[in-house]
Amino acid sequence: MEQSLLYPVVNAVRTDQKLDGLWRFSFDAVGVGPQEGWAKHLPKAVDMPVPASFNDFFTDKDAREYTGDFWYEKKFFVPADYQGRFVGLRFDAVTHRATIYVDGVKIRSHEGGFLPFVADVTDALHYGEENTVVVQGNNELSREALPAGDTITLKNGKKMVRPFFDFYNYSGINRSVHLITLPVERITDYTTDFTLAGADADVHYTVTTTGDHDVVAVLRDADGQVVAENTGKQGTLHVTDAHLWNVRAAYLYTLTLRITNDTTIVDEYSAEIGIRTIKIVGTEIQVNGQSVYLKGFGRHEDSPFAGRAFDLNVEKKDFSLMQWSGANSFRTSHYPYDEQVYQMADREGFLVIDEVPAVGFKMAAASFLGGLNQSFFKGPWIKPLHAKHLDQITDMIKRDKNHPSVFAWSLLNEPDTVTEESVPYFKQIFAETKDLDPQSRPRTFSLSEDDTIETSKDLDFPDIYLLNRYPGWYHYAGYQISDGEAGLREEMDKWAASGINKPIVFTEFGADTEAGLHKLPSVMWSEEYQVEVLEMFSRIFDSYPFIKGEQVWNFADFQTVEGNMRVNGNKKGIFTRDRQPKAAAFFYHKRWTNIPLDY
Ligand SMILES: CCCN1C[C@@H](O)[C@H](O)[C@@H](C(=O)O)C1
Repeated sequence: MEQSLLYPVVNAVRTDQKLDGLWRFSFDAVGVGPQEGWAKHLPKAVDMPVPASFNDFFTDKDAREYTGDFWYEKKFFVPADYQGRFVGLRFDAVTHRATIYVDGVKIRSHEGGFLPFVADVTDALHYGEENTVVVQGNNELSREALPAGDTITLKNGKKMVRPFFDFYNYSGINRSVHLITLPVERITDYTTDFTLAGADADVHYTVTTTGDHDVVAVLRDADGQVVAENTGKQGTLHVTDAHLWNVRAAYLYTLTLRITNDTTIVDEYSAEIGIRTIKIVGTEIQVNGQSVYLKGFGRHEDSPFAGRAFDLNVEKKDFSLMQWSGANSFRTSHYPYDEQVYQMADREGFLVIDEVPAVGFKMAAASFLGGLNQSFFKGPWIKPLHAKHLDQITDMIKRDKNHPSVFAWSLLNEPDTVTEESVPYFKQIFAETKDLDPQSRPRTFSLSEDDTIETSKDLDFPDIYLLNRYPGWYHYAGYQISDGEAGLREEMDKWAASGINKPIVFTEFGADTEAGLHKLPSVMWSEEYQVEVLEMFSRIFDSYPFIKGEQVWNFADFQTVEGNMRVNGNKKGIFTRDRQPKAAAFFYHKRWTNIPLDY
């Protein structure tokens, strides 16, 4: 668990210099790096952009599919006047694990390819000189790490991953690297929670610091006017006539936290916050006491050239297309996204289901790739896996807890929930994560087709049911789609008869579609057929009042492993990988722009 995951800011007492750009890069297939001194300097290397996945820059398959250790190196100058401050290297994400060295000195390691970590380099740097940072990365998969999979060794000695998940194992320094300096006595975390009272609101806050000086909290409105302030490391800021943050009607205040020593500012941290409440009331998802219906997408951080890297240009385009489609939400399938995504969602008033990469916790997925057929939760890998799973949930909530856009935490995607062995695992993880979120937002996980109201042993745990269903594609497809609709209606009738009093959100449904393929009458893979499948789901969503959301799979075509069920990736996108609309995009533009928020 990280001490501080505050997003870097620049002000009178904090600095943030991005080290993005070209780094030196080398594979280490035989693992000689450590003993050959690569921690100090890479003997031979190629230029590699950061942030970026390294995979798609290569033209030879050994390099693109490379599995094992890889090394990055960057020289950076450290001004003399940084001495006496906390100096850190913040990696927004290195996939899947990393060890950090400065001038040959090992600083720390980190496990988890989709969450940030800070290497404290304060005592390792040479101030007033050029320094060298080296990153030893590794992208192997295993059943005791997130996301789950296997790493095999081919007869030619080369390693290869076998993911238990359907997205390409893009690897590298996928997000920005920051050289940050902070005051020694500093703010390391803060929490916010809200209560509404008529037109007014109370902002309950706590602040964690490294010292004993008190904290002043100041809240400003969007015009920069102070609306409330309070002294104390915890307290309440009362806002008269509060302007609430609402779905697709965002309003952001700025919370400024300041440590003062008489007249001097010791540390200061400001962030945008949205005053809103999230509650599950029966089968309703309520924002500020109003029921909302989710319209949107399962997504991936995925684009040509840089793979899984965060690209602000792609993100801006994606939000523009989501707004055009009439969407109001998305799930960060199947891993926490770059912090800037949540900042954009805060500003655009989107609701986000924030998901950890607990994907592939189902041997069926492995068998889909030729794995074993046993209960995933019975394996010897469960104990080490649980520790990493809890660590990554903890850091995801610590990092994202103050975003108004985040309304639910997805703790797993499609785990095995039909075996008795799954129950103790779920019981433990839900108990351990119960109090991590000061706002007590809903915790959930997605249920696959195998995990129904009749077969799942773990239905007591989630606060919302997320259903992934594929009639019309993986079964009852083509001309048989009418049986698929009948079958799903039967399942929904059983949910209705069960008396289960929680909302259902469909977080996956769809059909692979080759853009530009047209057929009358339709056939599978044609744009016309994708629309027919989505029309079928829409009829069902419109038939059951406890269905409170539809997030189609997927926003855009995305890269996966190669296989006889993938045509250069997954083609269930409503948009192509280069973000051009298929017929389904116009279907949703029409459907969602005519569905009211409280549908
Ligand atoms: C196996 C069903 C789960 N779902 C997971 C998602 O990551 C995949 O991309 C999607 C699909 O097969 O399109 C299926």
